[in-house]
Amino acid sequence: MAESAEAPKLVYLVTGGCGFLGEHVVRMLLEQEPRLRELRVFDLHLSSWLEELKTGPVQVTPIQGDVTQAHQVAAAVSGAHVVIHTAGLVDVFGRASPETIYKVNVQGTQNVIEACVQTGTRFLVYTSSMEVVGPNVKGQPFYRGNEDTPYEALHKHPYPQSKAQAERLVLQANGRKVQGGLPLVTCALRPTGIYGEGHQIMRDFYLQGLRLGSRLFRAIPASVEHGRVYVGNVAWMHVLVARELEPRAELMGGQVYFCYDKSPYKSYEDFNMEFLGPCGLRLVGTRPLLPYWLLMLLATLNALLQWLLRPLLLYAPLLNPYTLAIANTTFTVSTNKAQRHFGYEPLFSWEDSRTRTILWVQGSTQ
Ligand SMILES: NC(=O)c1ccc[n+]([C@@H]2O[C@H](COP(=O)([O-])OP(=O)(O)OC[C@H]3O[C@@H](n4cnc5c(N)ncnc54)[C@H](O)[C@@H]3O)[C@@H](O)[C@H]2O)c1
Ligand SMILES: C[C@@H](CO)CCC[C@@H](C)[C@H]1CC[C@H]2[C@@H]3[C@H](O)C=C4C[C@@H](O)CC[C@]4(C)[C@H]3CC[C@]12C
Repeated sequence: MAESAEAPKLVYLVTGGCGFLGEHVVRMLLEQEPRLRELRVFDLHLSSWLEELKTGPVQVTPIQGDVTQAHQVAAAVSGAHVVIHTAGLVDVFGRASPETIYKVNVQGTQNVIEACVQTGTRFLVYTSSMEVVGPNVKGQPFYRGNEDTPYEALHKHPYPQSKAQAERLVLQANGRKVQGGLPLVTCALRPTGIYGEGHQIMRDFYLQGLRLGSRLFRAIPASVEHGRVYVGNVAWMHVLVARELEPRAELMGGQVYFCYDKSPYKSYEDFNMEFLGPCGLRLVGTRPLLPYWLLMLLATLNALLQWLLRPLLLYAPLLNPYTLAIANTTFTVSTNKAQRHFGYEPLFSWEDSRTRTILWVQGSTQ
């Protein structure tokens, strides 16, 4: 990947490139990576917006495929210089079985690693998650911690378990010899809760607020901090890591980086109100309207209903014991590791991130 003034020659592959984060990574690469010749976008479901990207100077190649199918992954990876693996099953609501979550997140990641090794691709960037660390099952707070902060990463839920296992696989693969004899260089990015254009849960809260007479009711104490990061900055971190992995392989190989920016530290609900407020909603209550034990009872009832109804229909509300526990446990990061290791500075200020998100929420329901 040596720097050159010649014609662009790099081939990148983005798995999950049609997802919420994946779309931003794809667009950011096209804007910010001048050395790109071809961009392969691999996803289970290809989006129609890919068509509009085909007219630009970079060859955009949509590949409909499944990361659980090793041969499909190997075919997509073959000849790529860099793989950005964002594909994953993001499910904390009980929509998919634990087996399916494991298959996509863990087996899918193993397939990506093996494909790199077999085909000689040397640089792999993995989208991990804050959830590989916490909140843990003990509900211990992680207050403005960094990549080296001691914390017991104990999980029972299949999503964080699968992300943690996949991250381990990626980091252990650093240094493995790929086809041709050179070492694989890997690293993992751990976003906190991502927000921005395309964030469906934000949209769901907006629609719920509209249905409730332009109100939402506070359920989480304002003092519980929940880490959030703007999708454009997460995408920018992926682009920078992909670019710097070769020249800084010694330093960055096998490393993890939290994704961060200047988004303020707030509770999950107060943070959402930064966008939903200007869209006309208000958050009722300075304290949770229902006590925690009652919310936990409702969340447990939801889980029970989900189980009972499963043979008939999929009942997967936002509130369940796991999501309540995450929202109720402080988890925020404060670090500059990405800045020290590869010169990351957020591309979007908090004001920009906020404005872009508000405009998206306003436009998303019309
Ligand atoms: N959304 C967040 O707040 C957040 C926070 C931290 C980490 N992450 C991680 O970021 C990544 C992207 O998350 P997202 O929020 O954009 O989710 P998303 O569901 O919007 O995107 C995931 C994409 O992966 C694709 N995909 C799923 N299964 C696949 C398979 N078997 N084969 C190929 N493609 C498949 C989906 O079609 C989708 O386009 C995930 O790995 C997730 O764990 C997300
Ligand atoms: C109790 C409700 C009252 O309003 C609020 C429930 C909110 C939850 C649905 C969300 C609270 C925290 C979110 C998660 C967090 O931001 C980090 C995540 C990591 C990422 O890898 C996947 C998404 C998520 C698990 C995210 C999902 C939604 C929440 C649980």
